[in-house]
Amino acid sequence: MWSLFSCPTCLSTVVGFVTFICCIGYWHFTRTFNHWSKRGVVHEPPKIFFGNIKDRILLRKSFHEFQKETYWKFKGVKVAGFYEGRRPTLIILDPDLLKLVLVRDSDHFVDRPVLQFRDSPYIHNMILNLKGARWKAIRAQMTPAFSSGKLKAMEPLIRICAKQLQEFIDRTVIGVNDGVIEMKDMFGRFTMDVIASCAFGVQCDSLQDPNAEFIQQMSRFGDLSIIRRLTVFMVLILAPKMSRFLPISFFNMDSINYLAGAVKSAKQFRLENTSNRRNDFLQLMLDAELNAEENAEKLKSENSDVVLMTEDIVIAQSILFLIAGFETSSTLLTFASYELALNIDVQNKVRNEINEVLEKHDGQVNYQALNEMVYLEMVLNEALRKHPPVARIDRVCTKTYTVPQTNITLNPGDSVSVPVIGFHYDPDYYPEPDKFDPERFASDLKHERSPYVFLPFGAGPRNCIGLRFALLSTKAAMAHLLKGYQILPCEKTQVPYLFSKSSMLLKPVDGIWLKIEKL
Ligand code: HEM
Repeated sequence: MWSLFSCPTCLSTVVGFVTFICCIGYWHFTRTFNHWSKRGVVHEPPKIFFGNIKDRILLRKSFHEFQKETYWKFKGVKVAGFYEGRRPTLIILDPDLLKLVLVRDSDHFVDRPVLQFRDSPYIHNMILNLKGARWKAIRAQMTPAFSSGKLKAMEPLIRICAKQLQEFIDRTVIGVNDGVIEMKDMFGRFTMDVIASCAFGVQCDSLQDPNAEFIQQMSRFGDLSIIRRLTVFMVLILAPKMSRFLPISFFNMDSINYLAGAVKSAKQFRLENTSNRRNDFLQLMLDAELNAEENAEKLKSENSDVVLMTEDIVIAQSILFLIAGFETSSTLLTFASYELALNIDVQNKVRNEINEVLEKHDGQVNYQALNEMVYLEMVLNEALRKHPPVARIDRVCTKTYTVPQTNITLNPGDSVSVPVIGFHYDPDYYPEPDKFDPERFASDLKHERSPYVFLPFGAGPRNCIGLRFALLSTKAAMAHLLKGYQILPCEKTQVPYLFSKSSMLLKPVDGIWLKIEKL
């Protein structure tokens, strides 16, 4: 019987071929590994396939813990080099330099590094993922949706949801299970109702009906099978350029399609009922779609870039608002409640402020009253400092840039990253960083620090477009909650809590369980 070992020529050909492939593979996966040493940038030696992110790829550490550790590894230098797989990334650790990259020289860093799979036009068209002139044109058309006037007009819609939150607590929490509830689930329902109502007038009733399809779909949004998750990871690390040929996605496409269907029905309803005009985000987008040609002429005459608003673009932004606002805002509410339960003195102080302000406003939690709740905003900011839903922000260099005060030159395509959570826990900026102390955000203390060491919403022209909407809706929820209830720790409250290692966002493994008592 023939065997490879009985034919020395065949054997040496096979061995030679395998060796050749291994050498090519080794060269491919390590050829970028001298990137930082050549430029004299401080960095850790990378490992083949993993670069410097082995602990993340093997899910040994959560994303947040990993970013914090990365910051501490390089603390003391202004910039450091890092490898994600074989991709070099420059980490920025100096607030003054951050101001230059994110704000002053932001025209050199317009884009985010995004993997574009061959998945859905809705995902490609989200402003989160858009690049260059296209991003700028769409962002400019969306910005008016978040003006003070628009926010003021939305506040009554938020108030309805906040009242439903109170009813939900009375009906399903107080007197049931001794008042114990998982906060993320409850606030997820509130946030979903708020965004769906304010953004496109959809009543998704997730507080009224625990099994409402909307919330079920949203909770499945990030569900990916292990195989799919691994594939995405491998493509990211080994061959990111292949992504555009692969029909896979970071997201659950059933949920995306369901949400697209909901926006289309809302749009259809608006077109058929023109007398029922709502002053919300969807209307603004629809007006831009209907007046696309006219807007294009105007933009051309102003020498601005022209991107026509199409149905796909409108739907993409609507879905993005749900996704971007849902996890982040409900996480903020969850951790603000967690800290208030563990710091009863702070809880009492913020409740006193709420009661004092409401007395001046006939007990009404309205737009003006919320603006006057200064300490409540300090509490939310301190919760965002300790528990930032997004632990890191990223940019891609789009025009050659020499990093000031260094001889490092970044070329188009090079990545830059900011370990947000590292700044938030640096005792040089926040003494006793593990302590929950809203006074850090009192105006005098706040002004003693660089604004670039507090980045829960990012910074510069590519920062979070929903920042003011997020603060308004979370303040409304907190004001309604704290005026009528006390939040307390219970047996199921974990201190400290364990981070989920599989999520990129801040997620406690077993949720955040607290007890709510009526006052
Ligand atoms: C507590 C709540 C929130 C947090 C912590 C948060 C955080 C962030 C962060 C860190 C970024 C990236 C910023 C950067 O790269 O500099 C971002 C981008 C974004 N956020 Fe938020 N966000 C929140 C709520 C919202 C809400 C409620 C909406 C929409 C209604 C929203 C919509 C967006 C969008 C569209 C972007 C992409 C902006 C662009 O690329 O131009 N976010 N957010």
